[in-house]
Amino acid sequence: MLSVRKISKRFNNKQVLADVSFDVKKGSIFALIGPNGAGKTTTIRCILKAIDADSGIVEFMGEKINAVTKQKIAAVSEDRQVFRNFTAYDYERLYSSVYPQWDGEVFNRLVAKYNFDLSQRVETYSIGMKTLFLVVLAISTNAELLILDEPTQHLDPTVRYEVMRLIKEYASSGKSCIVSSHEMFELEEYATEFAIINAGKVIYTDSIDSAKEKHRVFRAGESIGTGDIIGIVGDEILVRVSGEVTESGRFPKFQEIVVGYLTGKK
Ligand SMILES: Nc1ncnc2c1ncn2[C@@H]1O[C@H](COP(=O)(O)OP(=O)(O)OP(=O)(O)O)[C@@H](O)[C@H]1O
Repeated sequence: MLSVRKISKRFNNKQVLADVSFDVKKGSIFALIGPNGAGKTTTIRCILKAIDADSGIVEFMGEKINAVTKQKIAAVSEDRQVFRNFTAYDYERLYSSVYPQWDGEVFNRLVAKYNFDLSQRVETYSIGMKTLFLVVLAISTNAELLILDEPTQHLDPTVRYEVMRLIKEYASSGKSCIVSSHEMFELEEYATEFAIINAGKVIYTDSIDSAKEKHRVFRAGESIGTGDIIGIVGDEILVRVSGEVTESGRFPKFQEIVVGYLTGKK
């Protein structure tokens, strides 16, 4: 569905992305995970062509991103910027005219469910309601791909839960979603695939299930057999097993895989 191949970007001579590559499959919820400043937002901006990568290729449904393919992608930016003075109703009119696949029924159902006041200016919504509204707008576009940059940041648990539920529901209908986030516990709940980005590089990408199969956590002093030491997780070590699957060690949790890669060799 989306193929990102060797995207690189420099800002003021600083290499911010270096050969970033990953694939997002149809129906998957793909998590872009990494610490502050890792390059997640820059990657998203390159995919959306909000900025031009210095090199590399992004293909969406077999084509380069252009005005037509962009109508099949909906995004919510990290800063949740909205037009000043635009009411929720103005947004509905804007999105329904820009996105040919706009689904008014879904929009109306979700507006009723969350009790949005369509006559209110969206900038005056609370951060939680604003985020939920922007996610509802994105979902109502019926786009093939949703890109959500830190969608649950600053949200209380109830709104977080609703945003996660909407994302899961969306992907279950065969659409795809890219979510950038630091929230590893949350991601384990709903993401299916992921890429860990650190200092502008993808250091590991896989499906969550396959990553768990390929790794084990060992206590200090335990024999790790054949395998590569990836990094330290608390008092234990994350190992990528190779050859025959070892009987020792335990299966890692998703967050242990992420922490292991982020603390390990770069
Ligand atoms: N327009 C710009 N000009 C100069 N540097 C930039 C610009 N945009 C991003 N950067 C730098 O690129 C690096 C990656 O930033 P980016 O916002 O992509 O990271 P991130 O992983 O999304 O971080 P966070 O989790 O904090 O949002 C940072 O060092 C940032 O300062």
